[in-house]
Amino acid sequence: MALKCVALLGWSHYEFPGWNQSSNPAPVTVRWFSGHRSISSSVQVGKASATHNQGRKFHKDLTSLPKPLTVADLSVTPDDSSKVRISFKGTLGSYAEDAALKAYPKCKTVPCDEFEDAFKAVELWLAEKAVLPIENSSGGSIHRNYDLLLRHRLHIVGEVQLPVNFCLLALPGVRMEQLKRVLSHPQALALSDIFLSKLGVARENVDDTASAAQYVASNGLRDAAVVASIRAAQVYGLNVLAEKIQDDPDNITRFLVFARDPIISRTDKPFKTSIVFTLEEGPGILFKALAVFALRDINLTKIESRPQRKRPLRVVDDSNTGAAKYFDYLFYIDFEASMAEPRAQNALVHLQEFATFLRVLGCYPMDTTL
Ligand SMILES: O=C(O)C(=O)C[C@]1(C(=O)O)C=C[C@@H](O)C=C1
Repeated sequence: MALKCVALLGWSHYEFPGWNQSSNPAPVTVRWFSGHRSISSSVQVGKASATHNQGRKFHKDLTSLPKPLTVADLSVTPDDSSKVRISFKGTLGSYAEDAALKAYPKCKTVPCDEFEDAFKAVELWLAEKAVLPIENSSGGSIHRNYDLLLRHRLHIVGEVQLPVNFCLLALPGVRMEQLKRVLSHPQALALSDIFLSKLGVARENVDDTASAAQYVASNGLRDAAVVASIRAAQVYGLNVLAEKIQDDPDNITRFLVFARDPIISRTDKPFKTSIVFTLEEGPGILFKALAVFALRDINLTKIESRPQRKRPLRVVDDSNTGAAKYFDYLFYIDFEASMAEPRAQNALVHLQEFATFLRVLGCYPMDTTL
């Protein structure tokens, strides 16, 4: 219970002590930020100082003085994205790297072998953020990343919706009729099924789309093509034989951005919150848990359940029918509200009445661009 409260309190509203003006102001320390230097000085604000300054001319243009920091200054803006290192699973030219560049156009990308390594890179301060795919509009959820979310104590600080256009790439001069096989990430091959079936060549799975492009280019394979992005074609010097070969022309992958610290929830733009919880067994318990959002007009955008690995089966004694076995689940929910809003805070306090475990995974701005 104590742990539950701490988790929720961490997301209650933020206040900045000392920012309210009172009628009888006490001396305050003003800290002026000037580049990397900060100048501290104690000044008396109010009537007394005004009298003291009467008839005195200021030598400085007061409008040029630095302004106090506001909440808006404290969140990451595109301007400081050049300093940000972003880890992702894959090779240069993969879609995950495209997602990182969409969120932080000037960032330094850090390729990793596995999803787990991308998380660890942030935990070990080798990167500031990690970008990982969580679901695809045609292929569904990427369950591995739902499971990894809980094993690491990183926070979700953003989402990226990336339109994924698959292309058929081959070495310069290679024609479609010469192809005997096509290499790519299993999801890219599966989502381009109609085109590849017509092509009628063997399919080979590779870790990510860009490493398939690298493999074909570095080995000079003239009987093979890859399914990858236009950027992968540029990086590895391949030709684009066909564009937009995916079955669904509006194929989108949603990526999540993870960081060591949460960001400050705001209400001046659309925010989403992601949570995970477990429930007691009982009739209509999931219905009751979901009702805490419906009652407050909070829209749910995603619900996912995953087996609870440490306790996958629950045995219930029932004198009439003998021992029954139930699966235990973790429920992941994304809802459209910021944790700075009382209705979201109240919904989670209400949810705690049914939940045996509850964690806020992150509260972050919604990606409304495509
Ligand atoms: O292989 C890549 O390029 C990736 O970024 C990985 C990945 C995925 O894991 O689903 C991302 C988007 C595409 O749908 C295909 C593959």
